[in-house]
Amino acid sequence: MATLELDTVTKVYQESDDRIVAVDGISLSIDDGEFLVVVGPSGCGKSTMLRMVAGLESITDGVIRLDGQVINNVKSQDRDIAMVFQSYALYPHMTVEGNMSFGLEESTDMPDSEIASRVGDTAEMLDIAELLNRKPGELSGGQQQRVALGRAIVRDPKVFLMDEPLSNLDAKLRSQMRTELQRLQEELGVTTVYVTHDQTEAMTMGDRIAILNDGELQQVATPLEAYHEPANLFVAGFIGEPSMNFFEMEVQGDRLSGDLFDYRLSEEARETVNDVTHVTLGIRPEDVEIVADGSGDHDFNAVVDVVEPMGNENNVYLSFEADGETDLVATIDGMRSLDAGQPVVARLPESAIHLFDTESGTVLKNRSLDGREETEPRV
Ligand SMILES: Nc1ncnc2c1ncn2[C@@H]1O[C@H](COP(=O)(O)OP(=O)(O)OP(=O)(O)O)[C@@H](O)[C@H]1O
Repeated sequence: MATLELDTVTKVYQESDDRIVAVDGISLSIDDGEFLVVVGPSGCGKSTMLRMVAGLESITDGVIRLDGQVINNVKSQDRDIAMVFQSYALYPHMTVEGNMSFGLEESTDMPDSEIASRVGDTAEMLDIAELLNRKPGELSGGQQQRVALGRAIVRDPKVFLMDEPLSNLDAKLRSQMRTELQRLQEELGVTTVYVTHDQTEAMTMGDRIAILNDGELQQVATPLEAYHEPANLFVAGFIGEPSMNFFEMEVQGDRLSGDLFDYRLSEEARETVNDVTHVTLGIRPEDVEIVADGSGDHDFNAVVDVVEPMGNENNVYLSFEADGETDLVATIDGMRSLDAGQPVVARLPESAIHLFDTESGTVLKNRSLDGREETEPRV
């Protein structure tokens, strides 16, 4: 049983005259047994946050609690937290067995027989039992990764912290290990915080995801919520591939006026905008409809620039001004054929658009869900 709580946790690095706020007042609760993925662009503070939880980095401000107990000043080795790094950090001169048992031998008075049995069971679980006498240099990257995981698992910790543990593996192995890690985590039921910069990994692995930017927490939500109901412009643009289309518009009564098109709002949508003067209209590529003709309030003439076949689907790059500069990306059924240069009508249904306050980035209106919870996010 372990819950982990971060309460307005801040980390400031002072580099001579430079004050770097790496983590800026993050508050977050991770439930017992939960798999939380922390995601965000490079340098947003993910590793620093994890290292503070692990006790490898001091906390400038705020409180971290494990099962309700403040652990700010508890030494790393006494926190009952195991960390798995991207670099694996295995001891090259020790065998796999030595690497897996070392931590237990050093920090507990567990009898050797118990250690050996734990290592044996964990090795079985990870399918590395035949490798116990090898040294890390004699293992593939994937096998080394399993040993690093094994070393964390044998400790039977309250919490696993994982910092981009799969990023050194090739794409195929990475996707295989993702599934395996999820299965293991579920089986073991250990509270896990997993850091990655890869939004696909976040969307496919986490019970919930915490999205960070510039040291600040942007949103904590299930992957589907983050995709369909982003809290702000940053989350909307970060999650999803191809990413959401954005248009900056000026509010003029019930009309949004933009460089490329004007968009008329219903009374209901207009109310969400309230007294904001500049909004950003967002629409996911799969929500853009391409129709042969149409002249409704939300239909716009466009020309196909490029069609990118993706298998089941095609990404269609469209230009409103026929100047070859892509203004809008649409994802359509892969069986449907469209040609470069073809004039079409792009329909942006009001139920599917998101509106954000351009200045603050905060969401004003998300797409209506009407069954969208069931659809697979494109990531
Ligand atoms: N020891 C340090 N001294 C000074 N600044 C640091 C130190 N460690 C990290 N930083 C800065 O703090 C910020 C957050 O870094 P951090 O490594 O936590 O980001 P990250 O999200 O994990 O990035 P990445 O995905 O690239 O690993 C960055 O601006 C980084 O330059």
